[in-house]
Amino acid sequence: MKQDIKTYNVIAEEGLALFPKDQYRINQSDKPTALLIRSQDMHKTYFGPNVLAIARAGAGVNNIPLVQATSNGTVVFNTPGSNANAVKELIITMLILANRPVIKSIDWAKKVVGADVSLQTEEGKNHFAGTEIAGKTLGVIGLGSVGSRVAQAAGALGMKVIGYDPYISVEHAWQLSNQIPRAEKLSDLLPQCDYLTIHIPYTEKNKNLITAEQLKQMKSSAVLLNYSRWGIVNEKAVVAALDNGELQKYVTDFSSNTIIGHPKIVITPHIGGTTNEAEVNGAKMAARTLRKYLETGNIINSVNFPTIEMPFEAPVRLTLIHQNVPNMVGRITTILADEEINIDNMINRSRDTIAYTVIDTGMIAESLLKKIKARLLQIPEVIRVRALEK
Ligand SMILES: NC(=O)C1=CN([C@@H]2O[C@H](COP(=O)(O)OP(=O)(O)OC[C@H]3O[C@@H](n4cnc5c(N)ncnc54)[C@H](O)[C@@H]3O)[C@@H](O)[C@H]2O)C=CC1
Ligand SMILES: O=C(O)C(=O)COP(=O)(O)O
Repeated sequence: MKQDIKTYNVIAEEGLALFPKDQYRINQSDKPTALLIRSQDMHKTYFGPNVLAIARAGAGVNNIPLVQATSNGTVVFNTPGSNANAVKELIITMLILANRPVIKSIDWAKKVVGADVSLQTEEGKNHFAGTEIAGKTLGVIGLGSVGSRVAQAAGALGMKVIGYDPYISVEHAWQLSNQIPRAEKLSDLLPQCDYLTIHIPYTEKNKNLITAEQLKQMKSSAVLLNYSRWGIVNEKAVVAALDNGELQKYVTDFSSNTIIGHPKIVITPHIGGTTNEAEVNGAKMAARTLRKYLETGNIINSVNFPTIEMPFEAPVRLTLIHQNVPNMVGRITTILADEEINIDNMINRSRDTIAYTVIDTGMIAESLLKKIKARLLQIPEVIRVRALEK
């Protein structure tokens, strides 16, 4: 039977093309097996417990109710790094635009006409003097896929870069040049920055990370960039700091009625990851991750389930999502032993409250498989059982 994938937002065709037509149908059913989305607000979009997986083509997953998904047994994936270069390039652009009136000068140049156009432009250009980013200090909060790339690129352009990420992964730490010092505390970083850019996920903990208290520690000439998420920076505090001359400029990808029209605020319409390359990368990664999970039960790049990669070589694979409580493996294997099923291979991993068990076996007749699934589902802590045949 074909599996139904439902998409939300613009998903690149190159990604959708990775779902073979003889196995998958795209956007043809209201009861999909899996969803492929970008920024769709899943807090406000109904998805039932029958949805096996949600793949977010992109980084941020604050648009997905993760607690609900996890308790339903819905695996949520993202596509780490798929759009990081796109964000990096936009940040470099905005760092330059913040103190170089390029856009105003282009608008002005369009209006300069006449026989003496070159004379007029030469005379008028003095109104469009800017400052350079080389030699200035850039603080980077969050040294993950985006932040580490921004730090490297800004360093290559001659900026003095200081990073701050108490939770940096080993992989990203390796990618960072040892020329880039790291601040121990946010309060050590803030007073040093001419520019401060934020690249962290929106979580309860990161909400209002930058508010009046932090803004007061910054230079009044500093420029603050927020291409992470609305809510990480307290907008009311930013507007007050700008109005009181305590901050020079706020540049963000997230518009809101609190900031629209403010003369010291520059807003782009959430285009950090909006390049052809990033959209294709994200859609392809999401499609591959989804197919891997749906076809083999293996999990990579999940934000709510453990990673499991066990080669699918046996004729039958049982996958069980269950609560992370003692003696689950014992109870599961007792049922299999009771039905005289020999286990070829098995793996069990947990993440917070949830656990995932994958069991490979020899051939099992259809009727017995049905019976085993039903028995496994009778264990109260078991949320979902799938039987995959090779
Ligand atoms: N404007 C746009 O279109 C885009 C926005 N984003 C946003 O940027 C965020 C980061 O993206 P990636 O770099 O790809 O994610 P990532 O997961 O690779 O990196 C996030 C980094 O932030 C660090 N971190 C978390 N909390 C922190 C804190 N309080 N202080 C300092 N560091 C902290 C983590 O340790 C991690 O290294 C996403 O979660 C998303 O919200 C990402 C891509 C596009
Ligand atoms: O990847 C992210 O976190 C982004 O913010 C990009 O969002 P988008 O896929 O462009 O709606």
